[in-house]
Amino acid sequence: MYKILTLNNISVVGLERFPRDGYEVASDMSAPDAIILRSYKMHDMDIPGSVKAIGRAGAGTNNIPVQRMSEAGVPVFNAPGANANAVKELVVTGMLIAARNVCQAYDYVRALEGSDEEVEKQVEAGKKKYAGYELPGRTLGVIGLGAIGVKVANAAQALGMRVLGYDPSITVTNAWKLNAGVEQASSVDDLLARSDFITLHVPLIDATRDLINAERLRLVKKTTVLMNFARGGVVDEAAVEEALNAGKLASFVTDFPTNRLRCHDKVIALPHLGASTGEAEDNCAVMVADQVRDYLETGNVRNSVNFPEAQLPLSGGLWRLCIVNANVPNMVGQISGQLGEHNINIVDLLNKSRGELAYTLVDTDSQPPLEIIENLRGIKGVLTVRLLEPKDA
Ligand SMILES: NC(=O)c1ccc[n+]([C@@H]2O[C@H](COP(=O)([O-])OP(=O)(O)OC[C@H]3O[C@@H](n4cnc5c(N)ncnc54)[C@H](O)[C@@H]3O)[C@@H](O)[C@H]2O)c1
Ligand SMILES: O=C(O)CC[C@@H](O)C(=O)O
Repeated sequence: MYKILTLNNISVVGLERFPRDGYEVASDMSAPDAIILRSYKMHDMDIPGSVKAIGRAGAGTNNIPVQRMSEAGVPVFNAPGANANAVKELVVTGMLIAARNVCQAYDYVRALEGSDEEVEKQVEAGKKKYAGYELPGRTLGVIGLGAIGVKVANAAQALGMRVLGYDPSITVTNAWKLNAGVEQASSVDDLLARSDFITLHVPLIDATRDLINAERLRLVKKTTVLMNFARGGVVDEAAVEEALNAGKLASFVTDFPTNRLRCHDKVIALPHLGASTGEAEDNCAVMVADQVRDYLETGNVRNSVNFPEAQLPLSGGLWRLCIVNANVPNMVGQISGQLGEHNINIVDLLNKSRGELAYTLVDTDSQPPLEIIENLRGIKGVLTVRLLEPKDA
């Protein structure tokens, strides 16, 4: 029986991927085998040694101590692209409500008083204050052309906008998905200077912290709308406040409200709603549950942010060793040496690496005795060893 601890509300559709006869799923339990979460901040959490995998039902993993998990030999999975459409739709919403002054107009109407006739008069008299502009012909700058950025860029183009993109590490797959008309900006600064709307779709990592800062905000046009649906830390909010107050930036749409800006007249702040659609929540939960289950039951790795992809079909009747080790010479030699010494035949073997970490799957046609497991654990550089029993044994 595997135990899955949930740290946030996870879509039932996803949790149902864990069959009841093999899994216990709860929001409070001891010694879990895996943890599934959304935005719960795990950095200060005492993570039990029993945890073999962590699944983020979403894209960003900055709330998870990924480096610490790598050092402990624990894969962290996420759900790339599973909520991208939801975020795209909210970004388009953000552009439209900013361009048409929807929030200010909404507040105006709700504050009106008097009879219907008086309200109508105030409506017609007041509306000129909220006149906006249309999107075709305007330029959208997209920083980060991953799962979300590509969808946003293509959607904006379909709305008649000119689109600039910047992503020095764009993948070939994402480059293929991008509409032909999307132009490549030569730098962040180039993109900022030419855009009417700027939207950020990068992960929060050291290189992107305060990506939009005072210096960069000096480059933008005073009519520009800045949108942040990535993470709060990607934007220096003090600098944004200064630019808004000085009339150097038209408005700021953010999914990450803070006390500094959430009530500012030129700010539209939403409660981290980007991925909050039933569809996205289901997609993320299903994707990550399947990946965690696959890892627990077969050792295979799909969509991990710290482990290499590793997929070796598991045939019936075989034992499988799943070994997480340092990416250094002679690891496979030492592993197969141990098995050879005990006359255990290797039927199949896969060794993959990513950065400082390597992962080895070894299938055998007889059961490796406990002594081998202990010896493997004793090899310098080996982080974890799991033995999976044959399913039909
Ligand atoms: N508001 C929300 O609810 C919500 C929902 C989903 C994702 N997010 C955030 O959006 C981020 C992006 O999500 P995604 O699914 O598109 O991820 P992704 O991994 O598919 O794409 C991220 C892209 O950013 C690029 N990038 C990294 N550093 C860059 C830099 N310095 N300059 C330009 N590009 C850079 C990468 O090359 C990659 O193509 C997530 O990490 C998460 O923080 C927010
Ligand atoms: O789980 C959520 O609601 C937010 C997820 C989002 O921030 C992500 O990074 O995928």
